[in-house]
Amino acid sequence: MGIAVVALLMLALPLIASSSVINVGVYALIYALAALGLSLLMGLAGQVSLGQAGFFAIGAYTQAVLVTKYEWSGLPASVLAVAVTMLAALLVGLPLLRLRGHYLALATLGFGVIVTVLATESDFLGATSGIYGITKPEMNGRTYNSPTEYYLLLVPVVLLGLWLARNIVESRIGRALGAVNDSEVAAESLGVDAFRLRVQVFVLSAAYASVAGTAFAHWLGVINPNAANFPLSVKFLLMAVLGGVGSVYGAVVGAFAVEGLDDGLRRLIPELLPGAVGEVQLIGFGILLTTIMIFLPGGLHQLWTGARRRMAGSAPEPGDDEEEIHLEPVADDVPLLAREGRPAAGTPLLEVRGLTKRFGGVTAVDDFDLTVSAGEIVALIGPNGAGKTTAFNMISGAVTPTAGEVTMAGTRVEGRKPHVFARAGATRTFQNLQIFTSATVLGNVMVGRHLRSRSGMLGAALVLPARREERAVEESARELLDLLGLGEDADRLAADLPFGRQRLVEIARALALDPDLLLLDEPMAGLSGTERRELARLLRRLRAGGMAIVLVEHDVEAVLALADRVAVLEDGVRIALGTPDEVRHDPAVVAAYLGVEPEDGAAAAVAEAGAP
Ligand SMILES: Nc1ncnc2c1ncn2[C@@H]1O[C@H](COP(=O)(O)OP(=O)(O)OP(=O)(O)O)[C@@H](O)[C@H]1O
Repeated sequence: MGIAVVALLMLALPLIASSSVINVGVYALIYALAALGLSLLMGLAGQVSLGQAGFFAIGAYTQAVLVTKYEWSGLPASVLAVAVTMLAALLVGLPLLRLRGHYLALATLGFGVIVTVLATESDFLGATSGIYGITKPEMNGRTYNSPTEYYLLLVPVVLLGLWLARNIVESRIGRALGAVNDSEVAAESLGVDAFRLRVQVFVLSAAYASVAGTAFAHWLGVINPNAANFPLSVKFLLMAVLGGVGSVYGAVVGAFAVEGLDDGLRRLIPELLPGAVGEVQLIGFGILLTTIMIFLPGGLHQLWTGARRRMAGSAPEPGDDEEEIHLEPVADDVPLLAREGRPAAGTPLLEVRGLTKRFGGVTAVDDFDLTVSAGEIVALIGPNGAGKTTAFNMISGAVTPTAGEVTMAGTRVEGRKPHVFARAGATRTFQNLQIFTSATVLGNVMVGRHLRSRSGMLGAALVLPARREERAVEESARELLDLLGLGEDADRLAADLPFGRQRLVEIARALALDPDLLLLDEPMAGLSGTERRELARLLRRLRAGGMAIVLVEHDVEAVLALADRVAVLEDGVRIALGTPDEVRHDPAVVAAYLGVEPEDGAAAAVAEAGAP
């Protein structure tokens, strides 16, 4: 629908505009492709590049060389040009994408400078004069000479680019990247390999820039080092930001707006400031970019979505926030999420040996051992600062241990990324909630199905098998939400939910992975008494289904009633491990709890529970 409207608008321009305006339209279409790539990179992968013109130039130069020096025809040359640029992006992206934020922006700026210098210094590439004589494309005996013809040739290319980009944004890959932007550690814990996806988007973004570069070379007939320079990268950035980062249509609108403005400024500046040169225009762009970032950070897309929301009236009817969540009244021992292939109860799944973490002088976890088997609930308790969360972080791959080993279902996972832990069949929730705030409740849970679905970047772009898979993913996510009493909230923004419900969304999201081992960091915090009891029942049912669960919890009473075994940490050291009964009567444990503030609820619970 959106693409059809854009197509109509684009095709209307040649009917109503003069040749000089259509000429501006040609540049807008060419640059729209590069801006679209950048918008994907910024919106999906959350990375800013100041070197997009570098890839634009690699595409343009490769095309120019193939066409003028080797007499290739336009189409095969552009296929090779795009392939060369993607390879260059891969080689550049692998080291650069280990950097983040400002550092990455600076590194890509450096990349653009390197391309400019290489082009300037290379005699093969015509040094400062560049490569001349790139002819206009010819197809079926027709030469695309006039602005209108070239414009009409570019329209389907840009529409195709838009369609592919939109498919990716709405796909499993787009969803995973959105999740990485919201919380990388949570997305990784659900099996999303953030680095790999970032590299893929970086390469894709460069591919868009190189298509733009090839079209530019043919239109201008000459390509020189200016094609890689910084002002052009800024222009692409401005187009993406003005349109609204991450909005595929926004990049095209932004390209038309900036090119129109550019043309206007070019005419206006000499009249206002006689003798002024291009730098004044760059200053104008700089001021515009800053103004947009301050007053309209979401770009034109923000205006559009705001207007649409106002037209549509109120948001979807939310569930009653005050109402407690009630789960299906099913007995504790009715298995939940049991499936074939789950390790038999009692099979050791998680083996932790000698796990140690030192933060400077503080030993947060000291020589910690634990074995967890399928079909059991193990609780990890201890006073504040005992090292429970640090142990979780090391086990799940979020923090690299100073020493020790973690093996999950036969795979060594310590010091590797959380997605490795997830691939081994285990995931976790977080003490400090890591909800994907830009996604709906349903969207959050669908990310949990990442490893249970397959479509990659190409499949997503071409929509081929992806649609059916997406429907299945949505269905299973909705089933899980119903199971946790969150069905009514499915289409609400997860960030709008009250705290306790967000906790349940995290649990639903983790369960969507269908893990063999689930680590829950304070799952009861923020829940009402009834909700706690119902969650405990849910965990028992998961255990009956064969899942292993490790939970950190301050509600000691609830833990002692729920867990099969309890490990107690104090100052990073495991001071006890045994059944709730054994731990309850362990003098070291009682002392550890009574050693803290007397009003501490946990201490009182153990003391009370341990009292003869
Ligand atoms: N990134 C860090 N840098 C320095 N010290 C840290 C870091 N993370 C944790 N610590 C320290 O390690 C110790 C254990 O902290 P941790 O958060 O693992 O305890 P906890 O048992 O989960 O506590 P709580 O129950 O309060 O969440 C504390 O002394 C804490 O200050």
